[in-house]
Amino acid sequence: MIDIAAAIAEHQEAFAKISALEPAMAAVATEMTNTLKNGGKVLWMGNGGSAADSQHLAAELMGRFMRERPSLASVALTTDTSVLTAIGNDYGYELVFARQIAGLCRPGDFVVGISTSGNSENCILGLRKAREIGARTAVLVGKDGGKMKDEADHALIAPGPNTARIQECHIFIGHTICDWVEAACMPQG
Ligand SMILES: O=C(CO)[C@@H](O)[C@H](O)[C@H](O)[C@H](O)COP(=O)(O)O
Ligand SMILES: [Zn+2]
Repeated sequence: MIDIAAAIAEHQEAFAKISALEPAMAAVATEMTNTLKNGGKVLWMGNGGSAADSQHLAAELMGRFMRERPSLASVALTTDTSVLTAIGNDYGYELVFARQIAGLCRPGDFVVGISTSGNSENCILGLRKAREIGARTAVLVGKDGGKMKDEADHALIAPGPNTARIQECHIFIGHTICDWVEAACMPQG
């Protein structure tokens, strides 16, 4: 039997420590807002649960989070099975994001890599390609931040060693950043 009370306590402990990330969250939200106001776009990438987070957060911007407003340009690089399988099959799985970034990313865009370990090779190569192009970058990572913490302009490291708790922190951080960006991008009435 798993201990549900222990899982709840662990979740609360992780969230209690998120306050330390507040300045970094504000910095990412500010840069993302500037990207969108300047006609750029926000790209997201990750594997497994982090692929789901990428799609979820891109949808908050492209669609609507809490406010009625024009669409904000954002794409998850995790959704097109033809693109993912073609690149994976022909070039290797480690290039599934870098190759899409090479085709879609422009200077001034903003690229977010999400990974609990911070060590997913496809995200690392995606971040390198983004920076080569002149995009700004952030990572949502966990544990010790892994290699990805050193591959981006901003590193948001969710506290604790547990993958599930890290993912719960990531979606909270992502939602809060989207809330900020949406508010900042509201047309002035
Ligand atoms: O959602 C989960 C575990 O909660 C899994 O699908 C998990 O995301 C996958 O194992 C990923 O491949 C892990 O990659 P990463 O977070 O270390 O980059
Ligand atoms: Zn999961």
